[in-house]
Amino acid sequence: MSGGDPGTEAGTGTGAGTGARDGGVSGTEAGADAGAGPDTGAGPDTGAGPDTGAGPGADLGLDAHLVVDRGDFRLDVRLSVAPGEVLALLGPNGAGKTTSLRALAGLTGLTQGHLRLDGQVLEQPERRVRIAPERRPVGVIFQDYLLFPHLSALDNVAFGPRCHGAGRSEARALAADLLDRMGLAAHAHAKPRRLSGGQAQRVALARALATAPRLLLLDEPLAALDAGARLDVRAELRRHLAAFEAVAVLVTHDPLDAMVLADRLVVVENGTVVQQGTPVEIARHPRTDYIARLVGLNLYRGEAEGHQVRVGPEFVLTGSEELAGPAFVAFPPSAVTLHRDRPESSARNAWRARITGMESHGAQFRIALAGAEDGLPLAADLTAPAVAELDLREGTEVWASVKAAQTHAYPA
Ligand SMILES: Nc1ncnc2c1ncn2[C@@H]1O[C@H](COP(=O)(O)OP(=O)(O)OP(=O)(O)O)[C@@H](O)[C@H]1O
Repeated sequence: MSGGDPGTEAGTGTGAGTGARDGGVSGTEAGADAGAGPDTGAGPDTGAGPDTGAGPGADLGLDAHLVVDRGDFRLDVRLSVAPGEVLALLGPNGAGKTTSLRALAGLTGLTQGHLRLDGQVLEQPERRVRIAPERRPVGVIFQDYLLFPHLSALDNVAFGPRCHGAGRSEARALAADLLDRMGLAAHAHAKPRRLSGGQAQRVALARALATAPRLLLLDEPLAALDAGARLDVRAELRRHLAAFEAVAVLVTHDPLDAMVLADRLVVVENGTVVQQGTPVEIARHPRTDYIARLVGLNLYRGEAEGHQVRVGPEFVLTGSEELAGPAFVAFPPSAVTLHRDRPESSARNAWRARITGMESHGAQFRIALAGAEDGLPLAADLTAPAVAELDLREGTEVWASVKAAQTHAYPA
């Protein structure tokens, strides 16, 4: 996601200027559009469904159908998130993650669809409902935190409650308590420039939580940290998010952040949801090339008949599962063996391939291969001694093989 917008300093929920374009609208209107479920976001919003009459308290959590037109790009994403759940929006550059987050925060208006939180409609263009960002119960943590540089950590955190009408000492007491819980009591009077990246992130989290938001939005929460700090901060952020009882949505293009921090992933490509599920489900059953690469699997799509899946006109992979109809077959690069001569074993799928790239990772090599003739492109992981023994280099023609038992087939 591409950085915070300085014009939106401190985000919503803190009461700071959000550059809201529209005036506030009464938030008492409850939801129409009852049809929004956790589906894959395709298709038009049916819009004028029966009013569910839900008020705050009923219909808890986030229910959104975000349709946003930006030039040639259209975002069309449905999200349904329960209180206490942490959802990660994951996707490649330009997929629409930032646009989704800005739409949830109210910083980018919806073209169509709706946004409902705990039964309250925050936005629904069809009904001309649009609550101003600063009046939404939403806290945002921007990628670069956007702390006020001239205020201490304490005053940064106290700012939101002050804007929501708390007295000075009440706001500061609340801020001190939050900073204490974040392990930052000793830094309460430090200015942001004297904080480490991890400390600044905790201040930003405390600031976002200070107004008791019902929706917490995190934009690439670990992107500003160096690799050394990321590990600790990731684990710590996970603890804080696990303790948060309302809805949390984070956007990231880092699969590790998404898998560690979130209960559920929604993968967005080209403005639509291509897959969603728990990290384990997604890692086991990727449904697009982007996701397969993320989770480090070779993935092919074909037509299954029994143990065989036809993945090319002349190419059949034998797997361990029996299936019929459209299917995916996946296997990890570590399951691939490379040979100079055709392997003998019939328990193996084998085909000819040519090495197109080699990268070393510690004692391992990740080798990219293009299929020769009708063979499949693939990635293989080999140890350095194996690479030396086979005398592998870019352009080398080899046989690639994978045991049937190490492939995994599932319905497409
Ligand atoms: N202000 C704008 N006007 C027109 N198109 C825009 C605008 N902002 C973004 N877009 C387009 O919207 C699409 C989605 O962008 P978005 O920033 O939401 O993607 P992203 O998933 O957050 O990507 P990244 O990880 O690179 O930040 C892109 O095709 C982008 O070019």
